Amino acid sequence: MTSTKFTDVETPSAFVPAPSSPYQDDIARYWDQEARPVNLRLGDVDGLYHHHYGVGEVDHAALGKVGDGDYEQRLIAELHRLESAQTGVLLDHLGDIGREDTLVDAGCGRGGSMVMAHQRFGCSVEGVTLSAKQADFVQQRSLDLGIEDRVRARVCNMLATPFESGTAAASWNNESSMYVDLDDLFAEHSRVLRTGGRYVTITGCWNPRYGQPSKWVSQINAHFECNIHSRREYLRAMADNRLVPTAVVDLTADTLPYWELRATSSLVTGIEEAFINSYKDGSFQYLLIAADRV
Ligand SMILES: C[S@@+](CC[C@H](N)C(=O)[O-])C[C@H]1O[C@@H](n2cnc3c(N)ncnc32)[C@H](O)[C@@H]1O
Ligand SMILES: CC(C)=CCC/C(C)=C/COP(=O)(O)OP(=O)(O)O
Ligand SMILES: [Mg+2]
Repeated sequence: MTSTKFTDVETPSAFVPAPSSPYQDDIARYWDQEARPVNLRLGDVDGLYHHHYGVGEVDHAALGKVGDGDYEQRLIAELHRLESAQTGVLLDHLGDIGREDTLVDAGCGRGGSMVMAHQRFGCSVEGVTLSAKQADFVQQRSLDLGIEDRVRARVCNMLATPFESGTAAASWNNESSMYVDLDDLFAEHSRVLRTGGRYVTITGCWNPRYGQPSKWVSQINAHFECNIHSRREYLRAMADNRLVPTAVVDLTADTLPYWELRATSSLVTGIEEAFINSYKDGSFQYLLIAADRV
């Protein structure tokens, strides 16, 4: 498939930034400056740009052997396939979505999940991100695909969105809930979702069975300037905000092949060891939680 390469695109912001805290200013700056090859080169494979990790078994037949011609390109394609498969799992949990529905992506990044949701359901998708660079990127990508009236992103705090109450059929956080207070976050999803609507998150969370955040979890927090919550905090904050879990899926074993493959690539960022060790020692879990707005 041919697609525009967005690695170097610069377009003016289409949206007015929302008021923010000093922490949110830092996070906006972080994502405005982010240009890691592990994200851009994977996105360049088919034009779906993700800022999340992968799930599923490695396809060793497609990958071939180290040293075979084009091995590095096939490795990139395989990591990207696993990241898109992760979005596929999230979309599987959104329930019945129709063309007339509107979905909300809270912390939408460069919009890969939004485009996939639109392609699967034909619905509209509204994304919010703190980063003007990311919102522009989504806008440009939507224009390129001719879906700019259906897939849109704006610079906005996910804790205070402009969406009308009770209007969204579904909403999600794909690896973006570790930047906010969970009570505030779920109060906002609960406001925006219609009764009977579905909320889904895929997230890394620390495991209360381990006791406290491990050194690996602390390392991940420092690396991304985020604040990983515990599994217990997620379930408690959902219960307090009219979000009743329909599924809690432990994806930890499913994400390890992605990390072990990524650790062998030339695109490593240095955080691979922390993810692999914390998933293996049980201190950290990769979870999907789906909930009904009641
Ligand atoms: C790790 S990226 C995930 C991007 C996307 N969900 C994906 O799967 O590709 C985290 C995203 O959360 C966004 N974010 C963090 N805090 C936010 C907030 N308070 N309001 C809106 N977006 C926020 C960042 O701007 C960034 O786009
Ligand atoms: C599961 C957890 C704790 C996620 C933290 C949030 C985060 C930064 C996700 C991946 O972003 P990315 O795709 O930009 O990261 P990388 O550059 O490492 O691929
Ligand atoms: Mg990435």
